Amino acid sequence: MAPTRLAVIGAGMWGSTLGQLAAHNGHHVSLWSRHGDRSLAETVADAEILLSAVSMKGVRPVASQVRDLPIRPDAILVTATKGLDPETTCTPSTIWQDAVGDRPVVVLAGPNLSKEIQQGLPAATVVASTDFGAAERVQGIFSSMDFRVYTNRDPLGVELGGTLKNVMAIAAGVCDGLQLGTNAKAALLTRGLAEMIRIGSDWGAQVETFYGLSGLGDLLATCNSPLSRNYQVGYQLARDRGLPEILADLEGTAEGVNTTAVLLDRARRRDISMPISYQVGLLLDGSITPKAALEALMGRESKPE
Ligand SMILES: NC(=O)C1=CN([C@@H]2O[C@H](COP(=O)(O)OP(=O)(O)OC[C@H]3O[C@@H](n4cnc5c(N)ncnc54)[C@H](OP(=O)(O)O)[C@@H]3O)[C@@H](O)[C@H]2O)C=CC1
Ligand SMILES: O=C(CO)COP(=O)(O)O
Repeated sequence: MAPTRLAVIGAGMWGSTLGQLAAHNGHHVSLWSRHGDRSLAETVADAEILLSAVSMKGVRPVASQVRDLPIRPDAILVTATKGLDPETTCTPSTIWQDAVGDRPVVVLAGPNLSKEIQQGLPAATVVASTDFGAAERVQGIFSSMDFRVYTNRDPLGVELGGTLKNVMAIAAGVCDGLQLGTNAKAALLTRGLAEMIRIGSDWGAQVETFYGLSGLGDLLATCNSPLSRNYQVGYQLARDRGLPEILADLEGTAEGVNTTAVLLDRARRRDISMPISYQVGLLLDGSITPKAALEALMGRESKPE
């Protein structure tokens, strides 16, 4: 494959890791951070691929800057952020599509704990777009013997899988922090996936996407790894640490903290039952203890599976 020019927007843990994967495959990678020397305009000017890995709070401000910059008419925008916009509850790809007009937008998501990928451990991911040619181009850029990339035609489903599992990862951390055992964890993840599918299908995503790498795959990785920041938030809440203290010590962003409130807002307006996410919301705003959240979930009215 001919070398491609990539602009990676956001030099945090995930942006740097994705930049390294592409550079390792011989592509020309230019990394932009708001603290760096190179301007965003210079970084994106001749890029064939613009890859955004800024955390959710940066997506709207950065996308609105990119909208006003000259970029190639054939550029492809790749979004790797896992979050929801607090203003509109929309996913990052919606904001990016607005900013780049009719250029293709590709969503990249999967079970991808960056520290494992940095160590050269094998991993797989998904690139999804309604423009399948664009997804295949991005697949070619990132694929290697250590990083297996699948294409998918359901960008919303792929994006929601990666985003909603962060809420479940907080719950999974609580489950492990309280030492509730393997049965409880399996029940939590299974019912958590049902919750993700309930709201995801209402949103317009395809149910089967949630059983793939970006849904179930990322749920398993994030809910079982102390490397996950979202899992760490839940685990430490169960160990009686306060949220501000946990977040102050956390390495990087735990998107699930903000996603939970946005998700619950949408679920309320759409009248969708999200019992696990609801308890995570109460825990995060400090109005319930981890043990009380467990009791509330176990004490719900009996119902068919
Ligand atoms: N780390 C991982 O394993 C994975 C992370 N992700 C997702 O990728 C996204 C980024 O995660 P990660 O790299 O770990 O997080 P980090 O906290 O390490 O990095 C966040 C990045 O966002 C940038 N940023 C935040 N706010 C703004 C803003 N207002 N304007 C410009 N840039 C901003 C930061 O810039 P600055 O450095 O200038 O502050 C930084 O580059 C998240 O949505 C996460 O869920 C997805 C898969 C794996
Ligand atoms: O999304 C991730 C792995 O796929 C990273 O998880 P955390 O953001 O919880 O660290």
